[in-house]
Amino acid sequence: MASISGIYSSSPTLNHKNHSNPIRRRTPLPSFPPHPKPSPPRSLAREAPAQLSAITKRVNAGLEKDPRALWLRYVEWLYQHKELGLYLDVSRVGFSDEFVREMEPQFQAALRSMEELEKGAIANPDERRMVGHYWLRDSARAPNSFLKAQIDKTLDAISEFANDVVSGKIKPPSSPDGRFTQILSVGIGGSALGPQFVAEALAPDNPPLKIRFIDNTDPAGIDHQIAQLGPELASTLVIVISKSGGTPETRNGLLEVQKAFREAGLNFPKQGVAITQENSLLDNTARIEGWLARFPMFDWVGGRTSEMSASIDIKEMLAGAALMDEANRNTVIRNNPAALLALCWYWATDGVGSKDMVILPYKDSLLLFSRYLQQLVMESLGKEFDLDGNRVNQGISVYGNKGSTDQHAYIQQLREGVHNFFVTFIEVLRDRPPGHDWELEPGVTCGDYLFGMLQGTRSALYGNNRESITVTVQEVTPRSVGALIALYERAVGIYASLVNINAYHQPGVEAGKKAAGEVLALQKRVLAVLNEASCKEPVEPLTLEEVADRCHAPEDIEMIYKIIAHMAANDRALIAEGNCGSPRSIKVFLGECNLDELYA
Ligand SMILES: O=P(O)(O)OC[C@H]1O[C@H](O)[C@H](O)[C@@H](O)[C@@H]1O
Repeated sequence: MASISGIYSSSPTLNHKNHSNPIRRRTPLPSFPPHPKPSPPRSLAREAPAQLSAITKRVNAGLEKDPRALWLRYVEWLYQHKELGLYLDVSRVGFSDEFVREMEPQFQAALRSMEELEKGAIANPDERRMVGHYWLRDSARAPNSFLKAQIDKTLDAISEFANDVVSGKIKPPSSPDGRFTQILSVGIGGSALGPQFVAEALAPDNPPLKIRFIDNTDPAGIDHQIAQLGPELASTLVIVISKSGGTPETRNGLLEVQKAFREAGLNFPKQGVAITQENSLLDNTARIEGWLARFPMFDWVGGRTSEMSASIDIKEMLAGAALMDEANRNTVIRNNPAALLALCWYWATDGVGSKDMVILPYKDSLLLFSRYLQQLVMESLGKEFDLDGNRVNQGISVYGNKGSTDQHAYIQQLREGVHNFFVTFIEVLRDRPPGHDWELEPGVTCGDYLFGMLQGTRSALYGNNRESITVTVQEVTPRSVGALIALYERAVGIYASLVNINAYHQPGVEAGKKAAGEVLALQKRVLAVLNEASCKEPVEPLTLEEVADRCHAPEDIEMIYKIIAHMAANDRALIAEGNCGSPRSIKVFLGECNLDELYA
């Protein structure tokens, strides 16, 4: 108890005793933030004098620390969406009215580009693609009737399929009780994070089908998921999700699952569902093999904004997202929650990502929201070049788990340590379903503690000049989760326009994928060289230098060493003599010679 009351009283900003005359104390404000900001980068100074002056003024701006003035600021800026029961509080972010005025033209331009995007403009110029995730929740906004029909048809088909699976109309072929009991979702990135977040947030305590995920190419992780299913593999619906239909991690997951089906004597196609673009590799495989169902993903929906393409209770989520989208079309910044968020991000990070975004949901079921936002924000905003080709190295880092758990982990640093972040609290007003609450001490419930922790942390951080935003929802429901996703999707879009980058492609991810492909190609060459030497009489063990020379890749010797060490650790018919800690001592050959391959 002592520590709880400590938190309540730790905020100088809310403790009237600290201020002799709170109402009149309007000017002698400590500057907020207290340290001078680093100068904006040169390109910004050169290209946007208005922004520069806003940032300079911001350095000198003080935020009201007087509790009454703070309350007025809270009331003045509080955004409420009545129908969604959603609130956005930006009062603990220190932007000045002048900053908002100076940003106004940029915001109007950003809102106009969002309008164009919704009308079907090529908003992803590098990939020459439209960006249509907003149409998924309001198909009437799709730019033509063909796209509208595609969206409506898919939504109906998914709903019907989900109902038939849950009701038992669609059955697994060899399950004893005749119903699907588990879902195994195979996918990565945007094809995993959204479903994971939504499942964690919305699944009831005893769902008709339990869901588990394979979202990596880690064989031990895949084995673990399959082992946990045990005999229930026979009643598992396997949903393979990949927009491109060619992502190697997802393909590997599928191949591993298919192997497990074969070993259990089960017929995979009767339990397999593919969610992918029409005519992708995955789609074609599913069609040829006659999988149970196939649902389309659309070219104009990016992976990280595809959460609304397939999900249980999708209609309510879509309704929440559609309401939020509507609010986000408002051209008055303070009445547009996504614009308000983007404004806070711009202010807090100087429009150059100088601070990290810490997401703290005070609700266990929202644990994965920060992980979901990590992809949405960092993959969208983390760009080397702006739309005019200038090198800008943009982005905002995102991390966070959940409150109050994080109170016992890293909040110490947030309050007192390096000041390189701003916080977003996600508050859920309803603690428990009605009728289940009880007071664990007089007048106080378990949920009151959680509430106290959130408010206390917000005040304690603010008391030390750490800015925060608070998003409040009444309950975690499909509707509010849909609204939260839509709020952040749009804020990312607006922010991207403000800083003039393409939020809808991910060229940086491709570099790593290409490099991974090159490593695997090199491994094949290494194996061919070793096979040739191992087919000699007597067998010719090779040093790493010799392997590298014969692969015509002397510059890749370090990678060859790593490939050999990895294969040796995994009992791969490869014999390495010497000590892995002294790479020069290693001599390597294969335990068996493959003549077919040698003469292929
Ligand atoms: O859905 P897929 O095509 O399999 O893509 C899965 C993921 O692949 C890449 O890593 C992209 O950067 C992500 O944006 C995408 O979500």
